[in-house]
Amino acid sequence: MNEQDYRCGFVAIVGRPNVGKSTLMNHLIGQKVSITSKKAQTTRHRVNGIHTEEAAQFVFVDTPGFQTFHRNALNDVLNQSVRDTLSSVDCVLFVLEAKRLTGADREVIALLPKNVPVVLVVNKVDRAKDRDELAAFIAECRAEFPFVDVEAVSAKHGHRLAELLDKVRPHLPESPPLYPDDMVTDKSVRFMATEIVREKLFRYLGEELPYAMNVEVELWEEEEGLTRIHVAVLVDKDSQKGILIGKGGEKLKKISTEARLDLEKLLDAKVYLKVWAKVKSGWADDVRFLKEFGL
Ligand SMILES: Nc1nc2c(ncn2[C@@H]2O[C@H](COP(=O)(O)OP(=O)(O)OP(=O)(O)O)[C@@H](O)[C@H]2O)c(=O)[nH]1
Repeated sequence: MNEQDYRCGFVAIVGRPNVGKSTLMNHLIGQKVSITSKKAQTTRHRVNGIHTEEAAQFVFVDTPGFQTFHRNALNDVLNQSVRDTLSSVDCVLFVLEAKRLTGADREVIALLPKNVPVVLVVNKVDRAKDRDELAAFIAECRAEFPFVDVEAVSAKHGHRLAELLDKVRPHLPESPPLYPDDMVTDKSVRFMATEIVREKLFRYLGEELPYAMNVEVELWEEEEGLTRIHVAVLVDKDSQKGILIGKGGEKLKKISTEARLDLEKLLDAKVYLKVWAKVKSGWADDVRFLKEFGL
């Protein structure tokens, strides 16, 4: 292939919380780099996922959902991050749930850039089998914004994702690949470790609590055949610490066991993992503190 014909560019995935953006990216690149959960707003960091083909490289930028509730300093940072991402990419994928166009979706539509091609991705079509209804829904969405194209997919089942890539490819600029062809993310394993622990927090704690927590690697030591990792979970209050630990330490034990198993798979090594709770009062409203974490 002629090197001049190669395409490579940045693609942002946006949408309100819980529409399936992380699931979509994980499937597009064939590996878990972004955490998913049934609860909204689990994606706090921008994660680049890379999909490389013979003639093109797609660099996906997974943005946090546009948050309309839980107003605090953290969410202001998240919302600004959505705007910044959209102004700096070659193509935007706007993700919606089939047959659900909500006020929160419209708030994200209002943020879509006018100078970057936006492809409408109607996700979760496995839940919307009626073709006529789906076509009517797509027409309703297209009336809201001048999308350059549309694809109806199921991110969870990997349905029509190749067709989606076909629609994005022409919008990538001609450029040599930016990353080696076997690289799927530019995030470090340390970062991936914190994402894995966060995913377990969302799985085992109530609806609200994990939003008030952050996760930090305090120790990472590689010995022969064993990686020793200490992770602190920062919480706002003593009461939250109690909930995290659970009766007789049961909950924290479950979280750390599951996280350890995932980490062993990721690192392909035996892992000793210690997860502990640390109280940092009012951290979610302290922007200076957030900046220390690179947020
Ligand atoms: N039925 C069905 N469920 C899906 C599909 N794609 C994603 N989901 C589910 O939708 C939920 C939310 O998915 P995520 O990928 O975490 O959503 P997100 O948009 O990244 O969420 P935030 O990080 O909160 O912005 C999860 O329970 C997924 O399993 C799909 O194609 N069909």
